[in-house]
Amino acid sequence: MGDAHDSSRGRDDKAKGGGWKREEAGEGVARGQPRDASRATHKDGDTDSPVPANMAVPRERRACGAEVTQPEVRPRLRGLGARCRGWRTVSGAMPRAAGLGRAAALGPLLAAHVVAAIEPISVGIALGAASALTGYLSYTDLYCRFAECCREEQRLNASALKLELEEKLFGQHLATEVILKALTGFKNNKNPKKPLTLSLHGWAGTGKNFVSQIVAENLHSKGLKSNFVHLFVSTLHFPHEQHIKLYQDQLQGWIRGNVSACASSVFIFDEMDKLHPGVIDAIKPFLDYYEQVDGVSYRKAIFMFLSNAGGDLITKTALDFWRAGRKREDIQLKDLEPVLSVGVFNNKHSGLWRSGLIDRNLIDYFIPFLPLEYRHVKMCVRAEMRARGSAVDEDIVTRVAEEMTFFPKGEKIYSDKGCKTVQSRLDFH
Ligand SMILES: Nc1ncnc2c1ncn2[C@@H]1O[C@H](COP(=O)(O)OP(=O)(O)OP(=O)(O)O)[C@@H](O)[C@H]1O
Repeated sequence: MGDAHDSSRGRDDKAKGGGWKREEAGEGVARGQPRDASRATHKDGDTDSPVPANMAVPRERRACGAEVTQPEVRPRLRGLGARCRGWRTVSGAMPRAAGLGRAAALGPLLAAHVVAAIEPISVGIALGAASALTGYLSYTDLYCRFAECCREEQRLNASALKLELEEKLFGQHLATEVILKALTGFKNNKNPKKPLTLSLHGWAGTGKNFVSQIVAENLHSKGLKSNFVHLFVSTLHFPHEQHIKLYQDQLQGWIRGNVSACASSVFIFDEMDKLHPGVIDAIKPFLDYYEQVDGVSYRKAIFMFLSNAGGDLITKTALDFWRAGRKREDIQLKDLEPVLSVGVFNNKHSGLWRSGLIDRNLIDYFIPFLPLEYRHVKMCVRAEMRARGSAVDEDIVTRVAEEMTFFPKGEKIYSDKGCKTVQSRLDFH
């Protein structure tokens, strides 16, 4: 392609903050990293590790007041606090329990609220009493109204996901189709043979993070804020090449712990193209067809890799179609998936360079995100205006879209930042 684009383009924007994902990154993105982002200490006493302090702490060990057995790491303060404080939300959530009789019967719950601060066994008894009195809410139902529960068997609302993708994700017919198919098939299968592994590829600002947010919300209602959804960002969590072994160990411990606590955990790895070769291979055993690994089954977990690697290959194919006068929507998965898997495997800067994950066919789908055109940018501007509660002003829509830069030089078809800077540009109008 005439315009060789740097796959790192757009990363600066990401680091600067703003938007759901950047906000998350600011918090310490691996779910529950303490806000103070304290660093883990290595065995040799080196405190320079950028790995989130909580990463090596399996969740099941982090019950209230539980002792963290690994002295070199600090517990996940936010998660721990949330769990310990869980019952304080009971009175706030009470209006949800309809009916006076029911409210009266839930009296013990209010008592539980008070008792929670004292000791957890009493809370359990109070909850049991409340559920027995109400008669039609099980202990679990009641508990899960007030605390986030891992509902492994919960079915996916495929039509809601379909609607959301079709309404909100612009210009990505392949991603919409494959993600729907993959998730519906996986979640409908009561006995999957391996975890679902999706690898999302494409230019900056084409919607990879946006989609992973939608997927996360459809799997766990709190989405990226859920205790069962975990986001890793390579440059934030695995920056140093000399710590690969440490990252591998911590990643294994982190995933093992979280899947033990919730089998349907979701793990999102952003900036795969910035991940040092070999790091991701540490999780290969978890992605394989094993029934269990050390007593833990990973088969219901979902792994998503997000990467700019392969963006040039996708663009080339899209351009070929365009130049041949063919419709964008005519591009099929088979036109891109094989090219992507080979391209990524041979690309030293893909995070999956010569990776056993590809070698062993452990990635279920390579999902291409097509470069966005002028009309898609306009759609993003309109969506953003609506999200801000403003009326759509077509003059502003055009002005914002025309401020974006397009490539290749001659044809100027594709936005080089996708829809990424739309939000900030709109602020000036
Ligand atoms: N295809 C799209 N449809 C609708 N909105 C989009 C699309 N692509 C991007 N956006 C908008 O632009 C924002 C930035 O996109 P997003 O972070 O998903 O890009 P990305 O592909 O993950 O980029 P990067 O590779 O740089 O991380 C999104 O939050 C969303 O508002």
